Amino acid sequence: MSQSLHLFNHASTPNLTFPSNTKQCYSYLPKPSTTYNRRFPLISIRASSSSSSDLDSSSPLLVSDNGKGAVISREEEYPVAAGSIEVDAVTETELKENGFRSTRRTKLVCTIGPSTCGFDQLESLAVGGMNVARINMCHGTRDWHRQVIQLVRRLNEEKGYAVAIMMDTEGSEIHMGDLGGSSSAKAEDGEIWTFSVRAFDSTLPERTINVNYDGFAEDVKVGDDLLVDGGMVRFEVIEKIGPDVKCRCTDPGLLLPRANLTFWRDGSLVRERNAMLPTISSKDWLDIDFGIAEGVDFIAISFVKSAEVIKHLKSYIAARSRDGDIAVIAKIESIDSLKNLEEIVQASDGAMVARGDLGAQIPLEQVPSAQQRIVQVCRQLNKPVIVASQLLESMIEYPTPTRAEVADVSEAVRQRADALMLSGESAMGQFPEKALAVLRSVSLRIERWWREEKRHEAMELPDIGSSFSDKISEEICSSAAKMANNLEVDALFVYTKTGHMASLLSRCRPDCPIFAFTTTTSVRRRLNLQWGLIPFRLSFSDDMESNLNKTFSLLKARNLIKSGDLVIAVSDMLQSIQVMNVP
Ligand SMILES: Nc1ncnc2c1ncn2[C@@H]1O[C@H](COP(=O)(O)OP(=O)(O)OP(=O)(O)O)[C@@H](O)[C@H]1O
Ligand SMILES: CC(=O)C(=O)O
Repeated sequence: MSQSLHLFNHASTPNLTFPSNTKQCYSYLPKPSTTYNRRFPLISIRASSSSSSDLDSSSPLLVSDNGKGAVISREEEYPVAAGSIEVDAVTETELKENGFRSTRRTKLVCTIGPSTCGFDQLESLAVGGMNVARINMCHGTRDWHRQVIQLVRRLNEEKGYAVAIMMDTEGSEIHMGDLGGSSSAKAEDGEIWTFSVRAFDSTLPERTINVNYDGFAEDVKVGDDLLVDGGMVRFEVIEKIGPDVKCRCTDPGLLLPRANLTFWRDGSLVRERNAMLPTISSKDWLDIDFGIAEGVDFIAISFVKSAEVIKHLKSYIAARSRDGDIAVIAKIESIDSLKNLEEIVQASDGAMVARGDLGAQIPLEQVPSAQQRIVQVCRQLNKPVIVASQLLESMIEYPTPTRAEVADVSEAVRQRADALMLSGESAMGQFPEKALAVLRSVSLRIERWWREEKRHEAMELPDIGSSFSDKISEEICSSAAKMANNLEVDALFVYTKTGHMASLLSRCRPDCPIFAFTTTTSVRRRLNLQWGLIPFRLSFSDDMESNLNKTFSLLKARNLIKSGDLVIAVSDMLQSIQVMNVP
């Protein structure tokens, strides 16, 4: 026999009868409000018992339906065998290695490129903690990207991972072309380079660079500064000859294929031309069709200027994708996106602090405060946020990061961003797995420090739900998270078909991990981007008692939890909070 405590919302369980062993019953209102008093009259705590004989520890541990099951409905893509549970293989390893209380909360995104596009390399990243694989449509062909997507799928199916796929669009930025087959070129101080809109054959004349934008030579002026890749290399425009622009290198560095170009005049970014380009170019639309056809989990949109483009894209996806559930991530990387930040984030399913291009559009010293603001706005509006670019830039070439890079990663973790992203470090660096290991160990260390110091933020989280039912969900999740911290419970459990209740719990950034149970593969993969969520796929019913028993039994059988662990459970079917010890 085991004791458990339950919190019930009587409004949603009107026929509740109290068993004879009820110990306490008192009113619990998450937030005093006349509306709640009227419509949410009483939540009570009772003690009850459940017999361990209900548990079936002999249930099968893992179904290997491998996506081969029939499509049943939007809710249930593939049937999950009754009495089975699916957890991401890397999560399971981490849960067992660290104990689930100390498992990593910050999610990790890796850009896939030539260094990591093979099956074994992808598997090494998955073993190392990659939650999301990003493909950047700026580089490579669609066939190349399709192959990567297929390999990630194979990895998930054959090895039990749940790596999600994010497709990043190129956007209408001005950028260099390929370097005539070379993977990079070094520009030295004082050298003269030609930037040209002329089409060359595969071989480029020495020190010549293609530019993708026809109006380039007309728009730049002699004396302008030309910044490559947000200032990693800098040139001064010295002469214009027809379609060719001659430039002197003033800050030497490595030129990488298709690096972006911005030009500055009198200390300010020249942005009129970029402002006129459409956010989603005709190539991007073809790439988006490709992403929809391939069933990617996230589409990240570059150089978003307003919420309208996100809304338009979301309805485009809804009309075309099989189940309309590709999440749209807004990349915040321009002055306009900062200006319209709240409405862009509100319209999106998440955001990326794209510091590479952002740092080319605003003065570098403003990037840290912009990052902090974006992370905060996303948290308030309950959208996952990724901090991206140059986190461990030196690890493209070296096996250990600089101390400053470690401090930068720590700061993003301390800000409690949902996810950190590797770019060149994993796409074309020499040490992708080591870079991922640094993100993992720094995240774990800073998160632990935060918990040990008991630094619960005083961040005021505004009401975001528009319907009464959404507001109830918010109150339940914030109360559950607060109780979890106060009672120092071992884990929060959430049963959620859409993932919404799980993200509301994640938004509160509780001390304990959140085990999120959902019925669909696609929701489980998407939850992989959100802070603190450990997503499982499980078939469950509206009967919470039986859901809990089944879950406890399955998790115990896999040694993921043990008898006596204290958990709080919430569900989006019953809108209840339950506190109990694992029987
Ligand atoms: N699919 C790919 N094929 C070849 N090289 C790639 C690929 N993806 C990334 N890279 C290399 O890794 C570098 C960093 O990748 P990343 O995706 O951050 O690109 P980026 O050019 O900085 O563009 P963005 O501003 O969109 O992030 C690129 O500059 C490129 O050299
Ligand atoms: C990731 C990206 O696009 C940037 O940092 O600019």
